[in-house]
Amino acid sequence: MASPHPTSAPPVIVLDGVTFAYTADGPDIIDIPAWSVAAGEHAFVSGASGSGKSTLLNLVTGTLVPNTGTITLAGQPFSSAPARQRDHLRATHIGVVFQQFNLIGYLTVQQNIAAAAYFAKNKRPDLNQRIAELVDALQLPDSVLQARAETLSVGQQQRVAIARALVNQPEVLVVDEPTSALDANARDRFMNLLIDNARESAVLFVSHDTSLKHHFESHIDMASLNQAKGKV
Ligand SMILES: Nc1ncnc2c1ncn2[C@@H]1O[C@H](COP(=O)(O)OP(=O)(O)OP(=O)(O)O)[C@@H](O)[C@H]1O
Repeated sequence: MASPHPTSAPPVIVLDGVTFAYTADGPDIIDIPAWSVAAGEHAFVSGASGSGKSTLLNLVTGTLVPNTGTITLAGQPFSSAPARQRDHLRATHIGVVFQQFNLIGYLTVQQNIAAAAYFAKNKRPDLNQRIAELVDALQLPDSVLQARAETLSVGQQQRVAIARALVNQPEVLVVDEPTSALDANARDRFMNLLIDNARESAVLFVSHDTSLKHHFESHIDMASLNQAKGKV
C-alpha cells in the first residue's frame, strides 16, 4: 500500500536504548536498542503471547517507565518527566483503545467521551459537535449518546472506545488487540473504521494476529524488535 505519510515525517515516538524489568532482580522483558514511529505512520507490532506487547504499550503510554534509556513523545522528554507531567502529556498527545475498552458503565456515551476531553483540558467550544460527528463517523446512531455505556453491545462499545480515543485529535493512537473477541467480518469492519477515522494520527497497534497487517503501512514482529532474553 502506498504510504500517505512520507518517511521524512518527524518521529512522534522515539525509543532509545530502552530496557525494562518488572523486578530489580528479574530478567529484562523489554530491550529495544532503537525504534521510532513517524508522525502519521500506521505501525503494526505483532508478537506471540508473552513477547512483551502490553509491556511495550505501557512504556509508550508512560504508565511504566524504563529502567534504562529514554522515550520521547512528540519531541518532548516523556519517560524522564515527573509522573504528573507524564499524565498530562499522555492525556494531550495519546489516545488509547485497550482490550477491555475501559468505558465507565454507568456514564452515558456522551459523558464517557467528554471525560477524555476533560482530562486533556480540551476546552474546544464545539466539543459536543465533535463528539456527535465522531459517533456518526463510527456508524453509531445519535441515540447512543444518551445511553449508558453498559447498555451497549460489545461492538458498539468498541466504536465508542475509538471515539473516546480520538476526541482530542491525538498525535498518537495506541491500540492493544481489541479484535480478539470478534469474528472475521466484524474484525474487518472494526479495522476499517479505526483506520479511516485515525488518518490524522500515528497509530501503534499491537496484536498476535498477523492477518491484520495489511491494514498498516509498517509491520514489525516483537521477535526482531525486542532483544530481551526474559520474554517468554
Ligand atoms: N506485572 C507483571 N509482573 C511480572 N511479570 C510480568 C508482569 N506483567 C507481565 N509480565 C511478564 O512479562 C512478559 C511479557 O508480558 P506481556 O503481557 O507484556 O506480553 P504480551 O505479548 O502482551 O502477552 P499477551 O499477548 O498474552 O497479552 C511475560 O513473561 C509476563 O509473564
